[in-house]
Amino acid sequence: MNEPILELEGLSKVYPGGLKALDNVDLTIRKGEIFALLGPNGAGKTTLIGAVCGLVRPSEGTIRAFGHDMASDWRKARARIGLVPQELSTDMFEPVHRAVSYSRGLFGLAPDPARIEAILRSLSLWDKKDERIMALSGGMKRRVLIAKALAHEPDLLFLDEPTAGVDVELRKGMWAIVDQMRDRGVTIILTTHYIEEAELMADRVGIINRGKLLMVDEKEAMMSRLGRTEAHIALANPISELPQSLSQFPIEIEQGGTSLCYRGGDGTGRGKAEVAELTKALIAAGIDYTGIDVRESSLEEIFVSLLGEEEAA
Ligand SMILES: Nc1ncnc2c1ncn2[C@@H]1O[C@H](COP(=O)(O)OP(=O)(O)OP(=O)(O)O)[C@@H](O)[C@H]1O
Repeated sequence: MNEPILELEGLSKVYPGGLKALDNVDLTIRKGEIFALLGPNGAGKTTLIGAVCGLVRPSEGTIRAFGHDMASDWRKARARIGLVPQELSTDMFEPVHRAVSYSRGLFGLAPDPARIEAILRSLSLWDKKDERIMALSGGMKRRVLIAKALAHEPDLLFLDEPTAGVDVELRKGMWAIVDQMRDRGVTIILTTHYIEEAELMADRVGIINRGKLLMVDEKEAMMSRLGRTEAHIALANPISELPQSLSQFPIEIEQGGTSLCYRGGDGTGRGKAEVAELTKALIAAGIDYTGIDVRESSLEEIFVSLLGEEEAA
């Protein structure tokens, strides 16, 4: 297993006014992984990023990045962390090229025109290098933010909702950029509202709500642990009751006996395998079928049900 490059322990943040935006968060991120932090609006995602990037002062807990304690020794670690914030707040009057080059200097790195050119080209911004940022489209502004974050060659990159409000084309472009960075060995933490994005990109997923990290797991493990399988089996001939030999399966007759519905696999990840066993048992019981439609719950459904459970608790 790769070495940890970011370790949060007991991290809490109470904003003036009393709002607890982070509540005792423990999290370890390892080199090279892509971690998605999923949570609804106001869950604490941006606060967590801000704390690691030195923009938000934690109320309690410790942050170690690349072995440096962020409270006492943040400069060394900060130089290796890139942040793509949700919105562009400065530099609006600057030309693209200068803003991106300046970002490098901010972290004390020597100018490297070839690298800046490569970054701008990879983000299709080279043609726009002399334009003022304010004159660019929303999608291009977002790419400028990425270019700025990449300019100082970070080993750990935060992407705070990289694709919120961007069109499908640009979203795909963004995923391609994340892939390229993954190939270069950059560790990435992204926050997102788009669960499909986490499902597509991340190795591990953390679910955060009201400042609490409710669950962290490998994406696959989370889906099989919390997911469920639903299968609809269209029968060749209607039936009115189930034979005893099928009693161990979580199935029900539906649509006037013309179809069977299987709902199971909760917490076992064995849903699909059980559906396969069911089909054999159907044949053995002399029940013929004409089609099977199997679906597994998405991360989205898992997320909604987890947050629902928390509300009810
Ligand atoms: N500077 C601040 N002062 C007071 N409260 C704040 C401050 N910044 C954030 N908050 C509050 O802290 C909570 C967490 O906010 P945060 O921005 O971290 O959430 P988020 O998960 O990033 O949300 P979003 O997805 O909407 O960006 C929210 O209730 C927010 O209103």
